[in-house]
Amino acid sequence: MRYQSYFNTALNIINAYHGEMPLAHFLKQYFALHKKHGSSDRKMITKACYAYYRLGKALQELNNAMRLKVALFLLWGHEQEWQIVFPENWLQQEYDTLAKRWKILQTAFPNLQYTAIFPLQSALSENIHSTDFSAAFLLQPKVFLRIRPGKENEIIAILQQQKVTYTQLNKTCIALEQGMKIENILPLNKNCVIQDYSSQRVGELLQCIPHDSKSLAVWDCCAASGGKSILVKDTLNAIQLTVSDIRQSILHNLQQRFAVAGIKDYDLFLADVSKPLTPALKNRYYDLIIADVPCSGSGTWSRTPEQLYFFSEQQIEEYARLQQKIVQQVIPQLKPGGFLLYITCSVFKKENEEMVQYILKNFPLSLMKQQLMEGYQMQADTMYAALLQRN
Ligand SMILES: C[S@@+](CC[C@H](N)C(=O)[O-])C[C@H]1O[C@@H](n2cnc3c(N)ncnc32)[C@H](O)[C@@H]1O
Repeated sequence: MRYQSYFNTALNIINAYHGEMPLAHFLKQYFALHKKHGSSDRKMITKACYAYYRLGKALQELNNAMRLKVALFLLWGHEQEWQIVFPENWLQQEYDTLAKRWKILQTAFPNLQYTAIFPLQSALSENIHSTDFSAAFLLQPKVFLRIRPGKENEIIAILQQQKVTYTQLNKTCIALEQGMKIENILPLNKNCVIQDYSSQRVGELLQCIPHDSKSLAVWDCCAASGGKSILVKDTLNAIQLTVSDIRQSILHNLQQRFAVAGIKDYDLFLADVSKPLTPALKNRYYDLIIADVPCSGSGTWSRTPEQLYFFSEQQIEEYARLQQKIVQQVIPQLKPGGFLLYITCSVFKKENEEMVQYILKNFPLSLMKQQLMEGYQMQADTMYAALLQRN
């Protein structure tokens, strides 16, 4: 009966949640108010809620209770304990794999199609395989580590010593299972950083920038807590780094992270770069500007599937307008021959290829390389990056 009770609680939460804040915050508030749930209860209820949103926009014609059963059967039907909540007829054939459970449900609900999970197919960037991309929402993404230069042997030795289950994707990228507390095993930021596989692959575009002995002036204009800044430091090494963001709190996190990462000499300022820069900032010119712009985040929605469920198409346009404003302000700060690295974690062409077209049409820049990082193929985020050079 415990699992029936988890089901009922998850259903109450889903009925009360309307996407007003991240699901993780909503659950935290709920559990703070309902202290009777112990840690394993919280884990199971959370798992059920996330399963519901992983279905995205599929089967919205069902009531929430039936939709939650469908989601739980698909994602966790192989776990004996949940069987109490499923209709008998779903359990009459073999259902040990996701593919078998999908087939059983398709017989019951012919509208269940992978592309119904993510219906904005025509808005997707080129080369995204729509079925694979939609199907990936049913899998929990992995956590990825990037090993910092020269620390490879040390990190691998710790992982082996501590008997951590991991997959090594390349010399510096490690995939871990979701939910493991890696910060208890490895000192993060010093010798390795948590960074999604696709985000790490942005380094491939940085490699295209000629960097001999000359130190490059780099501005990470939407730096957040500095993930790309640490990557650029580790990739190009000799740089004079400037970081900025619109949020003070995130710059505070960046300062703490940089201190651990051993990054000392850098400039930092708070700025809304969608608005005209101050005269002092207008006097600064850079060899490389990293614009990891605010975006729909649609490439990361398998980590936050509630966003997939609540997102409306008109928001894409709003993000694209903000992105245009940001590039308008920062591009004039490029030195002649300088590079703009434009990055999103979006899967929408309006935020990706069409933004690059906008830049090429309106500014004296040439496209060096653009790349879609198809993280959905490997339980990672999907990202887009384009490297442009000022003529
Ligand atoms: C995608 S995140 C950057 C992630 C970061 N580069 C990293 O690798 O961890 C986008 C950042 O842009 C910031 N931002 C949003 N609007 C902005 C604006 N108008 N001016 C400057 N920063 C902005 C957000 O606060 C957020 O931290």
